[in-house]
Amino acid sequence: MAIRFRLGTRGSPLALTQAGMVRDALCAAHGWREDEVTLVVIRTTGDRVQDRALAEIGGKALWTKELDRALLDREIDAAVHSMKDVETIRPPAIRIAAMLPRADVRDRLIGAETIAAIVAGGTVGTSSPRRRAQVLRLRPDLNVVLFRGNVDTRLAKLAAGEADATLLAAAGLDRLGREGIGRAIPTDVMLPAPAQGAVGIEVRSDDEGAAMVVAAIDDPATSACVLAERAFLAALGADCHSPVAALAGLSGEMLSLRAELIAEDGSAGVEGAGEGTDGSVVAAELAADLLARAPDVVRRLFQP
Ligand SMILES: NCc1[nH]cc(CCC(=O)O)c1CC(=O)O
Repeated sequence: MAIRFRLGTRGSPLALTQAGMVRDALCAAHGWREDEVTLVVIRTTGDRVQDRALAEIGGKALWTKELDRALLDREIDAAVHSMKDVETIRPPAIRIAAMLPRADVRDRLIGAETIAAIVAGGTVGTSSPRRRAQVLRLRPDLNVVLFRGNVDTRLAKLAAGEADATLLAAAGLDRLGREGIGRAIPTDVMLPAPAQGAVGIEVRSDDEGAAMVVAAIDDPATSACVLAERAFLAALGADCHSPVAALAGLSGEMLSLRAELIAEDGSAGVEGAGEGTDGSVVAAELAADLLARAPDVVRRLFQP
């Protein structure tokens, strides 16, 4: 039996599930047997450090640095990522070559029916600056406490009473077989993180063969939307630790983008929307529009 393709992945249950989805899609597209694609598990800084807010660890690329190295050292042919966790600016030697069809983009609330229904003065556990800012914007009376770890760890913390409620991406819960958990929050109440719900595959920029292999499983609409959301982050000089929400949609040729910037304490925010046929132009224009209208406490978070 020959190995045709080596896929690098993190070792969390969600990462392994997503890498398995990519393997299945590759096998279906190319008529390969399952054992012809091998999953290579790579431990990242983000997996090792569980006790601090990720923003505090310092340095970037918490989820990608070790996978990038394995890719550049030719230990793997492609790396599978939750696009939400991939740095805004990628090294020139690596490129995003495909994305699977996007899953449910929404966040789910666990522990209460709605954000409005969380007990007065209650506690919400999250490690996401965006979720923290959005929750405090809607409910300044709530306390937000740090919740880290994988999906199961966070659900265990909630069950242990460390918070009244928590927020998790529907995509992750669904992929882990937890479809029944929590209530989806409509995107007009809480806009998701840029790239939420999308699984991406990266290859070395000089590896045309690998790029062609994975291009066969690309969902062009997902790629167009997620690349526009990432262009919006780039135009702000922002990353996955920034209190930024953005969601693109595609209708024929027309790409629409909605976005929100929020002060980290939820005391202020600015939102807006734009549309056009070139996602990177839509993203740059919306970023400029929001920065121009943002209150000072919000604008100073960004250095475009
Ligand atoms: N930052 C962690 C992370 N990265 C991707 C997902 C879920 C899957 C996805 O959004 O594609 C999660 C967990 C969560 O936010 O609940």
